[in-house]
Amino acid sequence: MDTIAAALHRQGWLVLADFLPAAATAALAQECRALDAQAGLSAATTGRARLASGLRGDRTRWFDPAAPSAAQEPYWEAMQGLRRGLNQRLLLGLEELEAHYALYPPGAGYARHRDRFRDDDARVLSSVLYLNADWDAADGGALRLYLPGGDQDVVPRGGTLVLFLSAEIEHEVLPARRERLSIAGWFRRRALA
Ligand SMILES: O=C(O)CCC(=O)C(=O)O
Ligand SMILES: [Fe+2]
Repeated sequence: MDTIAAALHRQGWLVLADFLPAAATAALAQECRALDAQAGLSAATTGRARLASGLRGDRTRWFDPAAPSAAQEPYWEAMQGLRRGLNQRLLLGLEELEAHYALYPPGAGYARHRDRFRDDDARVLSSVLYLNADWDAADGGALRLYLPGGDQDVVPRGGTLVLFLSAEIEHEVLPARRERLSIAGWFRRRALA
C-alpha cells in the first residue's frame, strides 16, 4: 500500500499487475460475457445525465454495491481495501466506489476524455481492472494516458489494474481487434446524489 500511495502521489497514476488471483478475474470475465449474452449490458452513456454519445462504443452494466454477485465479491473487497489504504495515506476522503462492467466489441474505443464531468466533480480516482486472460499488445485496445512527459499505453491484460486521478489525466481507449472486457470503477469523495 505504501508503494501504491507513493506512486499515486508522485505521478498521479499507476499500473498493478495481478491485482486479483487469476481464478477471480476469470469468474468476472465469465459473468460479464454471460450478462452480455442475455442482453444484460447496455450501450454506454456519458455524463451525469448519462447521455448516449458517439464518443464511446462499449456496453456496460453498473454493479449494485448492496448486492455484489459471488464473482464480484473479491473485486469489491480488494477495492475497499485499496480505498481505506489510500485514505489513510493520502487523505483523499474516498467515500465510495461506483463500478461497471464494460465490454468493447472489436473496433470499439472511447475517445480522449477526462473522467470528472462538468456536472459531477465527485470522482477522485479512476480505476480499470482488465478481464481478458490472454491479451497481446498486438491485439490493440490499449488505454492511452496523456501525461505531461508524453503518452503512456497500458496493455489491457487480464488481472492488471490501472489507477489514475480522475480530474487530471486525459485518456483514450484505442480500438482492439478482439472483444475487450473490463471493470471501470471510480472512487468518489461523496455519495451519488
Ligand atoms: O477501459 C479503459 O481502459 C478505460 C475506460 C474509460 O476511460 C472509462 O470508462 O471512462
Ligand atoms: Fe475514462
